[in-house]
Amino acid sequence: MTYQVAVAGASGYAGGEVLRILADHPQLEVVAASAHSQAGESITAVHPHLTAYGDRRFCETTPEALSGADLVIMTLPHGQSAALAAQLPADLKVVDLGADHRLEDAAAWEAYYPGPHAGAWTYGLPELAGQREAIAASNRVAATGCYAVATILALRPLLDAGIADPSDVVVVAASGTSGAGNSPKKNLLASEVIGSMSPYKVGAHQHVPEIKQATGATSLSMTPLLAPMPRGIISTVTARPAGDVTAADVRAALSKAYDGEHFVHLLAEGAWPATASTYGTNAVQVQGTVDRDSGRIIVTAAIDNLGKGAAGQVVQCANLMLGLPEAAGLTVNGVAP
Ligand SMILES: NC(=O)C1=CN([C@@H]2O[C@H](COP(=O)(O)OP(=O)(O)OC[C@H]3O[C@@H](n4cnc5c(N)ncnc54)[C@H](OP(=O)(O)O)[C@@H]3O)[C@@H](O)[C@H]2O)C=CC1
Ligand SMILES: CC(=O)N[C@@H](CCC(=O)OP(=O)(O)O)C(=O)O
Repeated sequence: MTYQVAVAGASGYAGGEVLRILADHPQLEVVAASAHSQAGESITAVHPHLTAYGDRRFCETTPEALSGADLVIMTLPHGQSAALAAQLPADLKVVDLGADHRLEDAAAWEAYYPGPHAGAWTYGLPELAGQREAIAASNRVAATGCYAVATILALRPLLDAGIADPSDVVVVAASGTSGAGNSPKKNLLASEVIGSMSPYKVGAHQHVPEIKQATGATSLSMTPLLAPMPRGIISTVTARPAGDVTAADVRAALSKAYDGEHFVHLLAEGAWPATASTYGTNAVQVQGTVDRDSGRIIVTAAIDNLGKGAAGQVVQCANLMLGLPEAAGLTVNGVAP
């Protein structure tokens, strides 16, 4: 059985990666790929690596263009998906990669995003307890923020196991530049990014409430860094231990959470995650230990921000919503070097 998918915002980085994954998906077919300023443009002119799309062109992002599909994937700027989704038939399945429907708490939304709170949909992270089933039963799923995926998957097992203090969590995470989208931005000029790393949105990143919501952390400091690479996120979480906690306890918590998970891999002892190993995949690498000096728990997770951080997780959710094998069309094997 083949299902038809419409991709809204397909001229962007995340939408382009959705098109790439769907071009080789065994049971999903792209029936509409929409754009905004680039509507009418040929897909391969915008995404020259997507030769499978031949002479197809982007359509306008309208409810009419999307409604004929079995499922709509939205990769639109924050604030654009809620109004569009509200104009789609209620029984049409939608996965939204934007932030519009991730947060349950209106006050948290208003603290970090412009515009009114649109209300929460089912949170699209299948590896969280109970979420796989909830996603499969939902018509509307809010996919996860890119830093949030890596950070939640690193932190949640520690809090579930009761070995970390939820009121003392520190996150330092670096992202490749594609995390900022493909429209020109002053601080993303190659001459300013190449050969340099710097923090941004210091003390005020919009993924903090999302991470707290999904993990139960009560206080969390996060410092994002812009890394001079096109793709990849590496998030290092440290937390005050709740009692005596050993490195073996940390690895046991991660192992309990992820043994049997297809996309999340606890690395062998002593091996640490690398963004390069996740390039082009839906894989997550995790590792943990205890800091020799401070005793704090340390867990690092690496993903491809356009893979498990964006398009990969969206296709994973779409597979679940349509009753397909969860990993259909997705890979855990990257490219190297
Ligand atoms: N990049 C990433 O790693 C991740 C991104 N996300 C989220 O996914 C969404 C897309 O991100 P990304 O692909 O990076 O962004 P891009 O800027 O690369 O792409 C944005 C897309 O939205 C379209 N668009 C722009 N303005 C409007 C508008 N007013 N109405 C309708 N469509 C519009 C653009 O069309 P056109 O080009 O034709 O103008 C383009 O297709 C964002 O919400 C982002 O936060 C989430 C996780 C990770
Ligand atoms: C490098 C860079 O700028 N990254 C973006 C990633 C945001 C993202 O894509 O996720 P959301 O959909 O939750 O906004 C940022 O830090 O805001």
